[in-house]
Amino acid sequence: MQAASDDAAAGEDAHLLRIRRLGRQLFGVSDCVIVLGGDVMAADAATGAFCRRAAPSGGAGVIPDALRHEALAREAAVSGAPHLRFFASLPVTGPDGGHAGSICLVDQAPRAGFGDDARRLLADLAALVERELALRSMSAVQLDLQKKNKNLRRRSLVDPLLGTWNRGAIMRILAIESERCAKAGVPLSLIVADLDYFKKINDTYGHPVGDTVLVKVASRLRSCIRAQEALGRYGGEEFLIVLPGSSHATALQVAERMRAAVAAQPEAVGGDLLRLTISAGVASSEIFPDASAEDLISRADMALYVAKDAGRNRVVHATPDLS
Ligand SMILES: Nc1nc2c(ncn2[C@@H]2O[C@H](COP(=O)(O)OP(=O)(O)OP(=O)(O)O)[C@@H](O)[C@H]2O)c(=O)[nH]1
Repeated sequence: MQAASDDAAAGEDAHLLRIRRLGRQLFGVSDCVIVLGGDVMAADAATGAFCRRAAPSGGAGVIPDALRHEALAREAAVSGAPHLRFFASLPVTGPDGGHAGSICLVDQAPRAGFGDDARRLLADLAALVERELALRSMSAVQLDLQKKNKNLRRRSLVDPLLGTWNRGAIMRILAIESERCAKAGVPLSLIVADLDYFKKINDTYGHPVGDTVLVKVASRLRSCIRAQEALGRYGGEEFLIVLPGSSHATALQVAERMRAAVAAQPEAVGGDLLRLTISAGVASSEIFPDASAEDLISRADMALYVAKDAGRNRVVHATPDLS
């Protein structure tokens, strides 16, 4: 149980605090207490404990004088400070229709009764608390939905095997970065990289081992780029790397770094040590200032085929005379 004083109400909900203040003023009582599950919002701990015990879970409860009540007269808040005498409460219903708690009025002076008008007024206050609970649960539902949406969105953008951007996402990134770089007057370069002789690996070791190889290659490629650059799976064993703001020369260096990173050490796969290599094609808006993003991919693709033709494990950059 948690009881909070008004002074230490920093953690208390501002809306509920306002309802309590309203209750005190409307009824001229020493405190208006809100009990919600394990939380008690009261001026002091003794008052909070008293309200928790005195409030019935269903229907209204009115105790004109707690000192004359057999059980409640022994309560600490009655026999000692703050010497409560009067008590009235109404249940609060939660957004799910179940009992959520209660709103209580306490005072140090006994009262003869609690008429219909007073009950209606207290019911209005209880309705305000219920509305607050409904709003809270709505925002909890919204937060939950947002989280699920985010997860769904992530899943729709990321390749489930490699954890890189999938084809749709990397193409969107390319379109956005291409526009941004054109506006900023900086170059955009890209690399298309493809694993060499991958079919042979699949045929020799099986598809699951092929998958493992792809994961390892993706991780080596990722280690070569910076945060503002993007790595996506463009096809089966083909990757597209988008380098916003990078010059043609820088893109060539990155591609060469990637090639070297994959070829550097053989990978232990299926009981064998496999030498993996990639071939890569590089294209830059610096060389093709009027090319669209798709044109740049075609240029890089062309360069990639030249690299494959020339024996693989190499980087070729696209130039206007390359065909
Ligand atoms: N294990 C695995 N294999 C894949 C995946 N996607 C594509 N492949 C395989 O990748 C292989 C690509 O074969 P090819 O296009 O001939 O390319 P390659 O054997 O690497 O030859 P080069 O690119 O010319 O060096 C095919 O056997 C595809 O089935 C995947 O997600 N997992």
